[in-house]
Amino acid sequence: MATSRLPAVPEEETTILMAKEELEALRTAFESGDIPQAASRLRELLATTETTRLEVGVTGESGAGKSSLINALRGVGAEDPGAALTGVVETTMQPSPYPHPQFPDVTLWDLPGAGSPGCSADKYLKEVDFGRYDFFLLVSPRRCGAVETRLASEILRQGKKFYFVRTKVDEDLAATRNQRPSGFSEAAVLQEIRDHCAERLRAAGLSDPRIFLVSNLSPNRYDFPMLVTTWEHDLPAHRRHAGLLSLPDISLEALQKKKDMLQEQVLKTALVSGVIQALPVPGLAAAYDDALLIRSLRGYHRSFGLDDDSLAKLAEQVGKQAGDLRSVIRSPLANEVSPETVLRLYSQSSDGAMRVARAFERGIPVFGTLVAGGISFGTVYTMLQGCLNEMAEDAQRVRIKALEEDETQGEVSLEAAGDNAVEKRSSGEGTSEEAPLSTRRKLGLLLKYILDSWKRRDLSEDK
Ligand SMILES: Nc1nc2c(ncn2[C@@H]2O[C@H](COP(=O)(O)OP(=O)(O)OP(=O)(O)O)[C@@H](O)[C@H]2O)c(=O)[nH]1
Repeated sequence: MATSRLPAVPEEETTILMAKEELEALRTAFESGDIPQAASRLRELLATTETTRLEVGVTGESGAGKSSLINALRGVGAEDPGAALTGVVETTMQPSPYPHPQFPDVTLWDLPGAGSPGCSADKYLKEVDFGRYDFFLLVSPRRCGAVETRLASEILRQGKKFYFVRTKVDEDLAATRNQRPSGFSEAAVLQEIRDHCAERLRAAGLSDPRIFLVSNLSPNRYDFPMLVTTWEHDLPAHRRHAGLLSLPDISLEALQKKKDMLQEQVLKTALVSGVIQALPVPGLAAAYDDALLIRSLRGYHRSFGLDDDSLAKLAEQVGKQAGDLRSVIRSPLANEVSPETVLRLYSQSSDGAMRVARAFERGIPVFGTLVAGGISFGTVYTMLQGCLNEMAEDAQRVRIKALEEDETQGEVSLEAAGDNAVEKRSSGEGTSEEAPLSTRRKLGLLLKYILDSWKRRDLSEDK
């Protein structure tokens, strides 16, 4: 095994990527020369970020739009497999968990409707085991009434937080426009709703209520994007980590944040690799780091939606072939994350290319081979960092590719297969703001939003 020096981590980088306490704990472990302790501390850190659970209770009256909100937050349509059941009659009878399809440690709990006749508030709170959730989305479709204020008080009593999500604002706007067409102002109606909710929540004891006015049918409009970013911003660091992974990439900012967060993981993984090399335990490096590297890379892959399942789903939603989307992927690792690909990548870039390649032919485990070739913390860091950058760029290309057809063929391509005759074409007749949208149309709008963000960013970078 190659002798390894303790990894030299640039001060500036660690300060940005790791919490101060984490950094201090690591420093102490390194400086004391207690390598096994440092290794165990690092493994702990890695495990924390990988397994942090986030249990989010989505509560409110029956029919409030809880299931629809969960679907929108997960980026799935009501008819997609695994979607929360939605409907005009009561559909949720038991708390139903909806783990994110790629990050099962984040769970959105669809709770039964509160305030049903014959079910007192106390009985409801007990039945749904209200105390077990970390955070709440309190959903209300009309006004903030007695049920909502009761639930808000209970959450506050538990010292927890919630966001008040006022759903179906599309219906309010449509109704007001019909009733008062001449003096109709969307902004004024939304402000009226917001003020009313704030007043009721303050009366319930909440000094600074966080209120989001949304339509679950238009997740790129009203306060929906802000709900996503505010949630991510407010959660404590480890919760934020889990929460962020679960959110759909509805903007460039979200993609960038995901990349930043994974960068933190890159540093930790590289540190663990570096420390493990220093441990005088034969075989440990090969056994542990093979799995660690491959798992990390597969994690990035899934996070950016580059795995086969995600590509197939996106392709289906935009009416394209998965192969078309895959064709814009350039990173060799984005197509296949296997020990062989990792090793091939290394053998192309490292000094000991021949030695590594020969070891590969003899079937020696990847990391053991690399250690034998004298790789350093820096090599692992640079390699993972490079892969991460490439995958983020691939994710961007895939999304642009998915949208391209929309731009060249017009919105018809998205709407032609749409399932809702109420949708309006983009012929100038209305903007389909308030019309119910098909899954394809929603996705089209979402993709357009992403592309616009990228274009804006490119323009500002060109300046
Ligand atoms: N226009 C409009 N309709 C919505 C919105 N959110 C939900 N709906 C519709 O409202 C109905 C009830 O929505 P659900 O999501 O099933 O409501 P829920 O709170 O989960 O209901 P239960 O599970 O029965 O407690 C469905 O027909 C949805 O399509 C919205 O923001 N705007």
